[in-house]
Amino acid sequence: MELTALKGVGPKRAEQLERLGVREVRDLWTLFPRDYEVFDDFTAIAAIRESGVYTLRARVVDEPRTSYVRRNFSVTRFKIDDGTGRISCVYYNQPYVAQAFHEGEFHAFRGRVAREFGGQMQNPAHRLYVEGEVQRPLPVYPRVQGLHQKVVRDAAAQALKFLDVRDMLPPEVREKGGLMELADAILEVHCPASRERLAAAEQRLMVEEMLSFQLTVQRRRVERERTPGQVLSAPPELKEALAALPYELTGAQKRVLGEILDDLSRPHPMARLVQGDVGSGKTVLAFLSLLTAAKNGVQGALMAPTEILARQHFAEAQKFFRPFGVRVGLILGSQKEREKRDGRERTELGAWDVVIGTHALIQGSVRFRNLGLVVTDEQHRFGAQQRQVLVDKGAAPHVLVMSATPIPRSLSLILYGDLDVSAVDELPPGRKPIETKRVREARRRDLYDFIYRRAKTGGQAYVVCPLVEDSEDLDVRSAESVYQELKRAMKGVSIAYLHGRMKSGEKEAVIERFRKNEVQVLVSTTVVEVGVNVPNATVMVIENAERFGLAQLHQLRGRVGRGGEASYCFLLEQEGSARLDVLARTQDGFEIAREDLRMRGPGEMMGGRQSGMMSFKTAGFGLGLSDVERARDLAVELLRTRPELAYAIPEHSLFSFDGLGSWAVH
Ligand SMILES: Nc1ncnc2c1ncn2[C@@H]1O[C@H](COP(=O)(O)OP(=O)(O)OP(=O)(O)O)[C@@H](O)[C@H]1O
Repeated sequence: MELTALKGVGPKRAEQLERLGVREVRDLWTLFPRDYEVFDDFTAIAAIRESGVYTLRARVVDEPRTSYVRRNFSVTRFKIDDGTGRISCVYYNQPYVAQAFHEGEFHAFRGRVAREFGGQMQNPAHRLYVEGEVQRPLPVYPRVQGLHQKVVRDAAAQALKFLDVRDMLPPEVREKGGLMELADAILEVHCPASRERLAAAEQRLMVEEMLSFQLTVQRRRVERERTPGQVLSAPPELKEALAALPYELTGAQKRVLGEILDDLSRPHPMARLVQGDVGSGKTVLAFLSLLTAAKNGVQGALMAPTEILARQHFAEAQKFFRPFGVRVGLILGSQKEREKRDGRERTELGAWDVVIGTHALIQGSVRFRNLGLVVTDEQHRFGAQQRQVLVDKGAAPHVLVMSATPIPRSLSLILYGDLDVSAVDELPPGRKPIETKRVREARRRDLYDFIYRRAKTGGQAYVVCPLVEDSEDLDVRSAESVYQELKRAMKGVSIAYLHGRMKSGEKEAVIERFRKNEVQVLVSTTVVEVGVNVPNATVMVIENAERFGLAQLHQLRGRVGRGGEASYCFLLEQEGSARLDVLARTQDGFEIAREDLRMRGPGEMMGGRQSGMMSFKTAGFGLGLSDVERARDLAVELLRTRPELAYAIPEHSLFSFDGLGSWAVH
């Protein structure tokens, strides 16, 4: 049903709602409130001593009056009294609120009271108060510019009248687990009767979403295990390649390589996720796998998330594969048309055995002669769909996913249920620990001196900032302004500036100069995060470190400590943030991830934007790991007893994970 079928929703509002992911009426059922205005816990006006947010129950004692201070600035004001005291209520730039209040009416108000203006309540949320009636919490939906809460609330309320969902849980399972009916749960989250009912509804919806996800994931696994694949056996060249490496593989690398080779030798496609800590040496595992594919006569593809990284892999791959007569090619979006055409031809004819590239590889025009192994080097799971496109270019190829973001095993079992997971949880020997320090703003000068002295003696440093340009957010230092400041502060040191909006070729040129040590200090936004490998760089400075997630900080820090020299990481803080101590304490990415999970709960890690991972709509409910695990267990159990459910998902499910794609069956 189309959104415009709802009262009060025209084409413009439909478009605004679409920005919240709402395309049709049923999508409103799962547009969950991000908060609730709760009108209980009333405070007596006379008891307000300090500024803060309060809920009041009071009578309006005069008619609201609106005055225009400037053309675009109005103030609407009236007084309220609750029998213990009297204060003013003011609304800025909302002249229409005047119609909502009349002298003598009782209302509930919730908002900030500021002592400094003689105690007035500013822009409070409000509701007519009727004695004896339970005050239900009002939902607050995610915001979109220009779209009033009231419009979203009305639209959601109307949409709920058409609510029609089938409960996937059989009644006996639901009862055993003490879970609410699905339809009730949806009504309840949009309009909760009480906190207890809300909590139960959230629990039920999360179970439902996890269930849909797990059923999709498990179905994929079952399909894959039925799909015939190409048997690739370890070639003799593998031994030679290992012997030619300037180092010996770590125990963890050997174990994971064994797991990969074992998968490749089976008659079903591999689907393995290799999680490795920063610098744990995943690239060589990818190369060894690609060598195995090439020597079995099938092509391999390696897809990297950025051009910088694709080029870096390509340069290393050329050296690695040359002795074995394996031909390596590169396909990038920024290449000249002729070069690209040439690359596509070679790929299609099989003149290249290993093709490295970015998402340019997944374009329709890129065809392989016989793609047998797909390796994707991705930050997070966001690449699932793109990965699938590449997989579909082969006949059930083997798939290896490399991730540099360790996530705790408990969570990876849940999120990557369709992949087998290997962990490269050991660093090559001889790596020196990176000395990590939190630094307050007052010590900035000392820090600059430190970098300056290092740069003068051949050292190199990264300075990473959260934003490109100055913004309204005065507490955040932009890369642009830090760059200007460093240039002034460090005469005679070559400083360069790198940001995401630069063209690919420009970025590459800057990185290349940094690689060659023509540039000593590289100021950048987080574009350096993924996989840049410049072993001579030994200092990492992170501005506004409190703005980054722990996993991201760990990634950034991993850009140093890649050579034999002692390395340093300085976390500059505008606001002190104790969680940064974890980084100072340990360098083990898996431990940091566990700590992150403990501190933030799984919600944020599963919530999309923060993590870049796929996003769960119920992630915002902030439920604990045990809730997530319980939901997963329920799904596994259900699938065991009612396997047909896996195929019932797409039509009936409230949540859909179709984007995950499915394994091609040939
Ligand atoms: N077993 C080993 N012993 C010594 N050095 C190694 C070993 N394995 C890999 N290396 C080296 O360690 C460095 C980091 O390896 P690589 O770039 O593969 O890390 P990574 O796991 O991809 O990390 P990141 O995700 O941070 O990019 C490379 O210079 C590589 O040559």
